[in-house]
Amino acid sequence: MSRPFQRIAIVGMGLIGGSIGMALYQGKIAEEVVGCDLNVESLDLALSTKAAHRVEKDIVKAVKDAEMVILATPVRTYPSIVKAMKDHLEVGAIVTDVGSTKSWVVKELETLLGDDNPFVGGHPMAGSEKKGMEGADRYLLENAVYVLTPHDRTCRKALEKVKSMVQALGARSLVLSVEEHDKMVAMVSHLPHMVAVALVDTLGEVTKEHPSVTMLAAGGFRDTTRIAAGDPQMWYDIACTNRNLLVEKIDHFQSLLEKLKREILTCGQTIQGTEEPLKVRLQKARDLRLSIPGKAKGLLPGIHEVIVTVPDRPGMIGHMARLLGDQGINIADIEILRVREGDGGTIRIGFYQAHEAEKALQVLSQDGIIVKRC
Ligand SMILES: NC(=O)C1=CN([C@@H]2O[C@H](COP(=O)(O)OP(=O)(O)OC[C@H]3O[C@@H](n4cnc5c(N)ncnc54)[C@H](O)[C@@H]3O)[C@@H](O)[C@H]2O)C=CC1
Ligand SMILES: O=C(O)C(=O)Cc1ccc(O)cc1
Repeated sequence: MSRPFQRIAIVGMGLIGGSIGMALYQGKIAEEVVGCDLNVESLDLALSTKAAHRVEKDIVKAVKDAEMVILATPVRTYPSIVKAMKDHLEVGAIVTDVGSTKSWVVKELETLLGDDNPFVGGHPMAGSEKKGMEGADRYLLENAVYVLTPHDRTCRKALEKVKSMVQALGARSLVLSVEEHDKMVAMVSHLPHMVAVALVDTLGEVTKEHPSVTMLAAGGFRDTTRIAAGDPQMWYDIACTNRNLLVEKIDHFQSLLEKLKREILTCGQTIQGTEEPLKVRLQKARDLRLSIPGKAKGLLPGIHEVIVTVPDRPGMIGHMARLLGDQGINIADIEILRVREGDGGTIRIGFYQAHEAEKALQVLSQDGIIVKRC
């Protein structure tokens, strides 16, 4: 059967480019995926993990006869890449990207690409702090929100083609203006990253006085700072290309932190008949945080979960999967939370439907497995 795409070239076979390549190749979406990267080891890994049918270090060879080129390098590298490839693109070949910022990218690339090659800005809202082809995962973008940022002059045919690629990846496209996109990601992605960086920085300074403080850094510190381990070049490029909106959000955050500081300073000083401001704020934050869907990627509805305590017996996970499969219950997601060698561990199993989670609870507990809804 013929595949929806003939040849797609991906420039930057890293975490995101590699993951897209795997999904396009292994999901039989493109006849040929051509991977391009400056790093030869990434190209070798792309071949051996079926993220690309063919690899090229030379961008001109990589984009030859491609119907679509996906840019997946740090955003500030895009202009030089586009300059190097633009005279070698097929007329009508679509250029798209996965970059984390959009106003700067769309403006720069549309100026560089002529009318022969439509550009559609994109940004998959999934990823991790990992870097490179080593972290790539065929299912990384599955169910993720994938933002596309066309405008009035964007070629409709090109937009539809990119939408169909996003759908084939198992992601959900969401059309936003570049401004809406950059404002929202400044809040939900770029500000949290910089706050995580500042927290880690603070820890670094305190370490000078208390060298063993990192030993006390438990779940809370780890959860709130995981993203600070992200690639510095990528985040430098993001900060530079979304500077004003990010600074706006940092100001907003600072003013709330100031308020919080004042409320902490006056805590315990109750005014009769009113609830203490600090208590109100802590409660409001808890309620809002709990209302954000658990493991769902991006803006999708929440996944319904159960937590299972698994004894350390060979084949236990396979056994549970079989029990659920026999009842027609579809596992959406599975995650090992803790493992204790020789004792057991806990795993989280996610389902798309609440009734599937309820049924799983029943089926597993009837088999003597310790399981609870969460
Ligand atoms: N890391 C994440 O979670 C997410 C990243 N993004 C965006 O995706 C893009 C790629 O990020 P990652 O995949 O995380 O980075 P990465 O560091 O894993 O991969 C980037 C790859 O591009 C290659 N590269 C750099 N300059 C190049 C050039 N001039 N020509 C050819 N190859 C070049 C690097 O060797 C590397 O293999 C960035 O624009 C980022 O903003 C978007 C969503 C999530
Ligand atoms: O690691 C995480 O949780 C992320 O949120 C990763 C990420 C990084 C950059 C993006 O533009 C989008 C997603």
